[in-house]
Amino acid sequence: MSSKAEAPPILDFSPFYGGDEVAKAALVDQVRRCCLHNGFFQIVGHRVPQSLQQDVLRCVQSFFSLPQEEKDKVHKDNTTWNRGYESIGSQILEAGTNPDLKEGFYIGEEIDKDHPYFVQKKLNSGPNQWPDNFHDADLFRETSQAYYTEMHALARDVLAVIAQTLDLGERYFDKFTTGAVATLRYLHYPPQPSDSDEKLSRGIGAHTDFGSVTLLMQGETKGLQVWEKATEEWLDVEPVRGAYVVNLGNMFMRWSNDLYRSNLHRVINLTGTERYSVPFFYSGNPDYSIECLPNCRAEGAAAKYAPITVSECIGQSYRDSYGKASAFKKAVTSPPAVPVPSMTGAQKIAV
Ligand SMILES: O=C(O)CCC(=O)C(=O)O
Ligand SMILES: [Fe+2]
Repeated sequence: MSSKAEAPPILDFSPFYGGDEVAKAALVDQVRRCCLHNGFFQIVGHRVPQSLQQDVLRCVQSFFSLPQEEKDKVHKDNTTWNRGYESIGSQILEAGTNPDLKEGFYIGEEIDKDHPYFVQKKLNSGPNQWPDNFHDADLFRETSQAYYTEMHALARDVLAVIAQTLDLGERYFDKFTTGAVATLRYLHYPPQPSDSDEKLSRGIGAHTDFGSVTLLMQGETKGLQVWEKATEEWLDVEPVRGAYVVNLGNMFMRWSNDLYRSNLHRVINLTGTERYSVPFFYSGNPDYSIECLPNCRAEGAAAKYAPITVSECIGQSYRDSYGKASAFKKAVTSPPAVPVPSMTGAQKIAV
């Protein structure tokens, strides 16, 4: 038997929706093992229609093919709540590398400016920006919104299984998921030049995600890698049509008192073709207090971390990662005065 580490296993999620208790328990066991190992697994057999997934991927491609000036009209810098387009090089996720070679588009709950979350400046909450000068504009908005709603449902189902891995009831996370904030992100990674510096060029630098769970749909082009600590190697996560790569974020790791893992991953696109992917970051109710979950510490032991709200926990991580890229840009565009920042501490910063 080969000792080579394996990429995150592909689990059949359908028992969650069925009545076979043995199959359900087996799914819970598999998920528990993955959460303890590196917090990564893949699922098929969920309820998101493949036709909707394919429609989304088509929308993503047509959006990124728009002329730069059209994308810039919906730039996320027009908002302070992280909605809209982000240009290539806006983020640095790995210490000491160049800004990430990806462009993105952020979508969230469709809320107006009189919504309490916007008025109270809750985590990434406010109206979306939609491109309008675009023959597919209506289709883009409607498909994105339908998919966003589906992803909320899937995230709740995944959390229901994760609750059971900790011997908690299926509905344990209901308060956390009520009024939850989440972000859908469309990503485009142009092919990296084959002579690009291996040490400096990343589609997305090695990072861990910020929130509770991430549900990632990959297009057809490979490039995602997950760090395997035990063997110190990067494992390729080949795209599987229809599947989601699920991973826990830093907030969940903290919530579980570090019992469950939020693991490093990155993207390097050396395929020579465009890569598209669609992560969905599930943050949770912004006011919910993250305090050590039951069954995550030895009896009598103190929790490692103080309580923190979802909003505080995730908001800070966003500010850090975007702040680093703008510091980098200032440094490289005004060479004599400012040295290139060392980025110390960026390694574990996430999305
Ligand atoms: O594009 C991918 O496959 C991964 C994206 C990712 O890790 C992120 O956006 O946090
Ligand atoms: Fe990520």
